[in-house]
Amino acid sequence: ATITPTLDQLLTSIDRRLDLAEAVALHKWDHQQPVQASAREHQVLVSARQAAVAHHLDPARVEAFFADQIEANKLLQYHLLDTWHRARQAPALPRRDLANEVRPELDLLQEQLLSALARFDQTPPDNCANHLADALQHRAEDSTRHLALVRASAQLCKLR
Ligand SMILES: C=C(O[C@@H]1C=C(C(=O)O)C=C[C@H]1O)C(=O)O
Repeated sequence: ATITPTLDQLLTSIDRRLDLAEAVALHKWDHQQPVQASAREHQVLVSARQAAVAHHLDPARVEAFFADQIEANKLLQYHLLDTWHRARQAPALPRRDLANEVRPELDLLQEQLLSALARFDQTPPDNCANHLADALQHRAEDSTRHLALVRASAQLCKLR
């Protein structure tokens, strides 16, 4: 399949956001917090919508895109927590505080994601769904990450 640089850059940013799901899940494991944090999700979506205009993007497009990023992130968190419950322990990784470290890092990725989404939307590939499926297969390190990437990119090819 041909390489689509704008799609690849967008998937790199999507991957970076998904990479943070493990630190989030570890914090929630340690502090017995639920995966679902609805107030925070609302903040993420409001912030993304507000930033849409500066990127010449439709706020509804941006909200739908970030809702998919959130769903994919939760999917990974639920999967990790299930794995750790089965093992009766979480991995001995350095812990990062959710509110003070990980969420600010998630917030920083917003700009990168919006820039990449704007570039992608300017020149969407023909046969977008086919290109996307090939790119996802190429990129995913394992079946879990593949599933999360599929969820995160669910509406990418749904261009107006
Ligand atoms: C990442 C988190 O977990 C969930 C996913 C969110 C996200 O992807 O932005 C936001 C809130 C939570 O429902 C979090 O709590 O910060």
